[in-house]
Amino acid sequence: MTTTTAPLIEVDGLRKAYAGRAVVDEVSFGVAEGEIFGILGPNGAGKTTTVECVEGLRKPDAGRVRVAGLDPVRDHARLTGLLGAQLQESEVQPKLTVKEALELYSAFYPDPLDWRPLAERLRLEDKLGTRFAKLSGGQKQRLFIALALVGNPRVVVLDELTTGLDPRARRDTWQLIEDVRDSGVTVLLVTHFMEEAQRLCDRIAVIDQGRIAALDTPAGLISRAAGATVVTFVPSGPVDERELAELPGVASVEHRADGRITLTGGDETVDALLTLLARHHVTAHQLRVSDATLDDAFLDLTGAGQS
Ligand SMILES: Nc1ncnc2c1ncn2[C@@H]1O[C@H](COP(=O)(O)OP(=O)(O)OP(=O)(O)O)[C@@H](O)[C@H]1O
Repeated sequence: MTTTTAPLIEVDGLRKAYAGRAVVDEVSFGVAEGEIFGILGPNGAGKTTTVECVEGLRKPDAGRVRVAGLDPVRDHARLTGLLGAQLQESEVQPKLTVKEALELYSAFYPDPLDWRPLAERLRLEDKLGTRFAKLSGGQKQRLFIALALVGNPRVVVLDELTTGLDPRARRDTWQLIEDVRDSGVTVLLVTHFMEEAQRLCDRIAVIDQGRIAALDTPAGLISRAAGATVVTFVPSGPVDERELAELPGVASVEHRADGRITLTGGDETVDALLTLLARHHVTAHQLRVSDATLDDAFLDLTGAGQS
């Protein structure tokens, strides 16, 4: 017998407009249970609006959103018991201490985690008696992550997970999120950090101007970048630029004043280049071959690099 499991988060034809301007337009995606699903996009693309519709904080103008079969607006009270969300600064009382905040938020949930190991994991154990208002930006951010997880949620929505964290805290947080996912939690993650998206996300929706520009695995997105392979070298003798441009898969050829040539192309370009050079008895000095990154794919897909 085959069973098809419905995605834990379903977003279908989501539309949200402010003052008649659609900021989220026909957005559809599904997130499987246990998946880390990323939402990437330039500033103002509609990422936060999308996840706020998933959290039930905003009411869609059109489309259907379900989280574990619940309508986030209509069934908001039931959803709160199974969804953890990263709070905004304004949502925590400035006078609450870290310990009080953790205890308070644990009490909202039917089956919370023990907050002490979580506080240790997020290096907050020395700050338990400190009031929220006195925490540094990074400490506040770590508390928000702890508060999102303390309810032992089935789904966690993280918007700007590691913004403001130093590199060590960022890496620790990534490990924590991977462990959370490994325990079966589904993660919806809004991020601006390509390294974070590449490391954590199973799949990524790239949103641009309210619409999904691409939805794929990180590797799938990278392979769509124009010129997925970049080759640079300094030829030992003259090379005909036209011949380079005609090599299989070549997207661009750049000849710099210092003699260095940069080709962007595909996997097949490198072999063809070496064969061509050998035929002309030219050696490629300082040869470097590198893959395109998620940054390249992001800029291609969103036009965010264009002014
Ligand atoms: N309450 C609101 N009223 C009017 N316009 C809004 C409101 N909230 C958001 N917007 C507008 O909707 C658009 C999408 O905003 P949103 O916060 O969803 O983008 P984002 O992709 O999360 O951006 P960022 O990366 O900058 O956080 C923006 O142009 C924003 O100005």
